[in-house]
Amino acid sequence: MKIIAITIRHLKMKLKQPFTTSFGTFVHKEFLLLEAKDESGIVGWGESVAFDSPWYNEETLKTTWHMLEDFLIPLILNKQISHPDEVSKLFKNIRKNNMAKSTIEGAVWDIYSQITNQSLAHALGGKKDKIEVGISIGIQKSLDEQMSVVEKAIQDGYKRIKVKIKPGWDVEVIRELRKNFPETPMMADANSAYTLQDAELLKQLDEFNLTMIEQPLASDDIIDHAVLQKQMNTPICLDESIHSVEDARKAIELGSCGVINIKIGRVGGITEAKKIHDLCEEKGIPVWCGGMLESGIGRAHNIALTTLSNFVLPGDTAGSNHYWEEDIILPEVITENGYITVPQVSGIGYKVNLEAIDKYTMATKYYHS
Ligand SMILES: O=C(O)CCC(=O)C1=CC=C[C@@H](O)[C@@H]1C(=O)O
Ligand SMILES: [Mg+2]
Repeated sequence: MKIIAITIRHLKMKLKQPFTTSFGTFVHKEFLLLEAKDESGIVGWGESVAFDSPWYNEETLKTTWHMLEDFLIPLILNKQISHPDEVSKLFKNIRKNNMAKSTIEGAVWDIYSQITNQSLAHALGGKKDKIEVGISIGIQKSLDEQMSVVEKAIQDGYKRIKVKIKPGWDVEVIRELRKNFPETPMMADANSAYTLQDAELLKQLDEFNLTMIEQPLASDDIIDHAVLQKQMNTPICLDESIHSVEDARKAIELGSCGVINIKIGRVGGITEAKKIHDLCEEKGIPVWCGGMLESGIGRAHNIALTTLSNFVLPGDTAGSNHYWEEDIILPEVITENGYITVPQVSGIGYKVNLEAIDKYTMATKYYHS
């Protein structure tokens, strides 16, 4: 295949409810969509998961657009590509900027699976026809509200509940949740809000039989996490700290985690995500697919990735109606009793709803050779 044209769109969609983490609150999601066309007219879609502010990591919507326009698009336009694994090779001289890279790579995987007439899940080697779904619940205004939002999610059938914690909103909240929902698989995500000095406090979480605690310490750390993991029974799950299969190898060797959350954008694309998956499988480290409040396009890629065998824990891949009044794919992603049925049609498995996309688009730019 040869990519001959790329369109970038900047979208802004209102979340159904604000999402609060230890680093801030999202009311809207602003993001880039990338539409790539090959020489035979086949179109593939990718979504940039970078936020409009550098809260979660250093990339933003504007830095990803700059990287795409000035570096990555020129490297890919008109290049002969026989397999999407080659995209990361084309980008090898560009350091980091993983979310920008994965935006194009996702579209190439979509085109590749259409050309080879298979679903993206099948093209990746995935075998599941349905996947287990968890939900990530933001910090609420009061303990009562937190309890009722979690209760509703349990009633909706989600297979695991993840709640966000931060200093001042941690042990007592989890204690209360456990008291009310003793059997529910539950985990806490700190988004790097603590340091090793908080070890005594974090160790109190061992009491509550959490499936894991996600990214308690600094976003660039694997050393202190190894120290903390030795003191805690609850498995630590790394999110922000893992950008590549090399990071994963080092973290596993150090004993920094018992679980890894794989996010396609954070690791630079599906090819790298698969490598991390394979390494973790070999080392006996379970993985799950993280979410970045994606629209249906990014979510479709996440669903396909989750069909790989070592995604043994439910991911943050809740259905469209959890996030949006109206998603930009057809049909929307539906979660039923905690499962999503994996689409079998070729490509990402969902039709892109151009009418909806137009409604949310704030800017568009077209690139061709
Ligand atoms: O439902 C989702 O898409 C997952 C939401 C979620 O937990 C996250 C989204 C964005 C940034 C982070 O706060 C975060 C995470 O750390 O996993
Ligand atoms: Mg996280």
